[in-house]
Formats: sequence, structure tokens, C-alpha cells
Amino acid sequence: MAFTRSLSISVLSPVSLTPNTAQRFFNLHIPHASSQLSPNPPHHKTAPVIIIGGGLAGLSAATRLHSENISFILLEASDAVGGRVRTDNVDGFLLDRGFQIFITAYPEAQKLLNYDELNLHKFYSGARIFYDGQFHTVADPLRHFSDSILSLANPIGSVLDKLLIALTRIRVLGKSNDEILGASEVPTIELLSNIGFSDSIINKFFRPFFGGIFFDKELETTSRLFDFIFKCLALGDNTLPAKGIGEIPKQLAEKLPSGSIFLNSKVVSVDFDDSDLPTVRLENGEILGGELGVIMAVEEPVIEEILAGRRLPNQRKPARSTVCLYFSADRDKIPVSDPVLFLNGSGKGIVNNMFFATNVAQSYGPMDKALVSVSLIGLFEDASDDGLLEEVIGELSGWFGASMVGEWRHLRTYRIEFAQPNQCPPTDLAKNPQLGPGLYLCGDYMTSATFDGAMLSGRKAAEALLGDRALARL
Ligand SMILES: Cc1cc2nc3c(=O)[nH]c(=O)nc-3n(C[C@H](O)[C@H](O)[C@H](O)COP(=O)(O)OP(=O)(O)OC[C@H]3O[C@@H](n4cnc5c(N)ncnc54)[C@H](O)[C@@H]3O)c2cc1C
Repeated sequence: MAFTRSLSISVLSPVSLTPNTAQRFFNLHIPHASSQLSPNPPHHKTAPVIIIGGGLAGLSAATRLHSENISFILLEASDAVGGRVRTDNVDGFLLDRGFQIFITAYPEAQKLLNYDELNLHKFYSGARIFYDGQFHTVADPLRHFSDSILSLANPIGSVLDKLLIALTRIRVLGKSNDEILGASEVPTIELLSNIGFSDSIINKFFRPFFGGIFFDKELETTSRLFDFIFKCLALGDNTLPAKGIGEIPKQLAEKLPSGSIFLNSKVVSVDFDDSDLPTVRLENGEILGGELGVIMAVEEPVIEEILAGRRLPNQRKPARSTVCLYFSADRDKIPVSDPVLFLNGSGKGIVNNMFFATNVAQSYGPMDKALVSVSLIGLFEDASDDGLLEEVIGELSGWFGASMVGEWRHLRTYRIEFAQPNQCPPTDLAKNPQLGPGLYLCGDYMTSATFDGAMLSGRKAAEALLGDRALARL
């Protein structure tokens, strides 16, 4: 039977625990196997809680359950954990699946991750903007004071614009994250013009910079997300883990109990059949029931597929997409050695931003090589990979010279259709995780579409389940 229960919120009565049920629910007798990960779907195995999806949200939910010693199994459809946050090793180059940066000030991440173990490498705090055939630097005055003084006179924005950036910083630092995510909202572009920023700085800096973060060139994304990211950027550094962005979910997975994560385990439906609690059906026919509940940590569009066509209350808007192209180059065949992000402020062409990943962390490539990462906003469905490659090479030849760019070797192109959910107003960035009896949701669409939002939503879903079952003091 498909999902036929009402989606209204209901609070379940707490479970009373006998010694036997306690043994089942809590991680009391888990044998110490060598790995958390099983490459095959579970066979005749179940656990009190079933988590569907091994991205940051699912792993964070698992971490919270584990902190209360609640036993769970996590089912991941693909061949590794991480979801959208994965890194491929290609010829000794670490290719993150799309341009991603980790901001150290993310509040939930600070609670969950061990930054020392991630060995984070910093970007330059600012950017180099290609405009009118030249590069212009914008710099954070608190971190690169002399660069920022020099940049006062550049054509990217007026002195007033730079003062308004400082005032925006003071404004967001004066608010809590909850206040920011629940504040009244407008599209980011409207916020920027309400603040008084000139068209020049909006088009040359904010559009490529925040457009690149939201995958939204029009800057229609909610001002709540702009303020949240702006605050995190003010408080922390932009970084990359030495071994690639995929180390972040890997670190979370490594701290979970052995044998708790099942890879290649695609869930096809979540049903209520004849029971009060949801059952989970895998692609291989296996049916699992979580005695305490099920946490769905899949991408927003997948939920409706799994819930047999049931629509979520909010109508979805078109998702955000990106294309990322990687090139290898000889170390002496790149124009700079600093870890700076280049932005396209020219208003022309298809490249939005690019950087030399090995300048941020040399471990992203072999010793004598440089890794070039180029990002476009959108999916470019009508263009072939070869066509895009040719256009990108042509465009960057205009930036750095054809003799240099002509020697770069294309490594791989990633087309990422679902990079982020669309978070244009109206948004609800504090959605209730409970969807039905014993059924909880988490994922970046529940809060802010960031690493941090995904992790926060995972914790909240786990806490909603624990709270309903009176299993933890929250
Ligand atoms: C290119 C790119 C760049 C980004 N850059 C940044 C950035 O710089 N900073 C930032 O904060 N955020 C960034 N983000 C956003 C961030 O990556 C996401 O918000 C976050 O990773 C979402 O995590 P999640 O767990 O909600 O979803 P996902 O990572 O999508 O995880 C969902 C998981 O569910 C699994 N799954 C799906 N269907 C099933 C099924 N039927 N059965 C079992 N498992 C299933 C999937 O395989 C996946 O592992 C970026 C995203 C992309 C794509």
C-alpha cells in the first residue's frame, strides 16, 4: 500500500523500554567490525531507526542518534557517503564534484567536525575580479588591510560601497542565526539595492560572488540566506580540506558505529502498510521496519518519488544547477600562486568564477602540477561538453592569454543538475521535521541550503524522533 496516512503532525506516546527492547534500541552489543560501511544492502537486518540517505543531513542525524546510543541503520543509494559533497581522485588530482568551499564559521559544523583532522587550507579573503580587460582586487580590510586600501580606488565599487559593506557586516554580526533565518525577507538583489549599493558593485562583485554561492545569477535567493552567509564569511575563513571536500562527510561517517551504513542500498518507497510506523522498501525487495521511526535524508525532489507521488506542502521551484570544468596545468603555466578566487565581473561570457585549487592546497594535485577549477551557473542543457569546453577555453584565453590556457589539459566536466534547492522568497528555513507518525525529514531544503543547514536539519530530525519517544533530554 502506498503512503496513505495523513501528513498532519502527530505526537506519538513514549515507548516503554523493557530490557529486551532496550538492547535492540541502544548500541549495547554491536560487534566491533573493521568498517562502518557495508558495500551491500542489508539482508534480514533492521534497527530501531532507519535513516535514508548518507549526505551531510543523514550523517548528522546518525551522529545525533549515536550520541544517545540509539541504534540505527543508514541506507545510501550510491557507492559512498557524502551525497553532493564528494571528491573524485582522477590521475592524482582531487576533483570536488563542483566548486565547494567550507566556511569555518558554520555554527553546526563547529559542533560536529574536527577541523584539525580536516587540515583546512584557506582562500584569500577577497577576490580578483575580471572587468574591462583587467583584474581588480577586492579584499577584506580586517584580514588584508593594505590590499583593501589599494582597492578603494578601483572601479569595482565606490568608496561608499566599501563603507556599506562594513555596515552590512556590523548589521549581520548584531543578529543571532535564528533571527537571521527567521527575519522578514526580500530577494537578495532587492536587499542590496535597498542598502544603497551601486549597480557597479552589485554587477561586478555581488552578482558573480553570491551568484556563485547560490548558483543564482539573478540574485533572487532570499535575503535570509545572504545575511547568514555574509555573517559566516565575516566570522570565519573560506577553506578546503587537504584531502578534498569529501573528507567532511567521511569524517562524520568514520565516527559512527561499525556496520551501521549500507551503501548501494536504494530505497524505493516508504509505506505504512498495516502498521502504525513506516516501513522501508529497498530496490532489491527487502522490507525493513524501524521500531522507533524513519528519517528521510534524501534530496528534496526524491521525497515525492519515495512517498509514492505524495506532494510536499510547499510547491517546489526550479532547482539550482551548475557546471564545473577541471583542467591540469604545469605549475609554471598558471598566472598566480596565491589562493584567490577569480570572478567574472565583465557581465559577458559563461564563466562565473574560477581558481587554482592547488594554490589553496597543493594536495589537490601532483607536486609539479596545478589544478584549475572553472564554474558556470546553470546546466547549459543545449550545449555539448565539447562546446562548453571550447567556449570556456576561449573565454579564459581572453583573461590569461591563449598561449597559457592553450596548454591546460581538460580533466573532467561535472554537470550538476540538482546543486541546491531554490530558496527564493517566500521561504521557511525552520521547517518542522515531522511529516507523519514516526516519519521525519531532513536535508538542506529544510533550513539553509548549505553544508551547515544540512547538518542542522539532520540533528533536528533526530531530536524530533528522540523527543517523541522520550529517549533523550533535549
Ligand atoms: C556543486 C555544489 C557546490 C556547493 N557548494 C557549497 C558551498 O560552497 N558551501 C555550502 O555550504 N554548501 C554548498 N553546496 C550545498 C551543499 O552541498 C548541500 O546543501 C548539502 O550537501 C546537502 O546535503 P543533504 O544531506 O541535504 O543532501 P545530499 O547531499 O543530496 O544527500 C542526499 C543523499 O541521499 C541519497 N539518496 C537519494 N535517494 C536515495 C534513495 N532512494 N535511497 C537511499 N539513498 C538515497 C543520495 O545518494 C545522497 O547521498 C554545494 C552543492 C553543490 C552540488
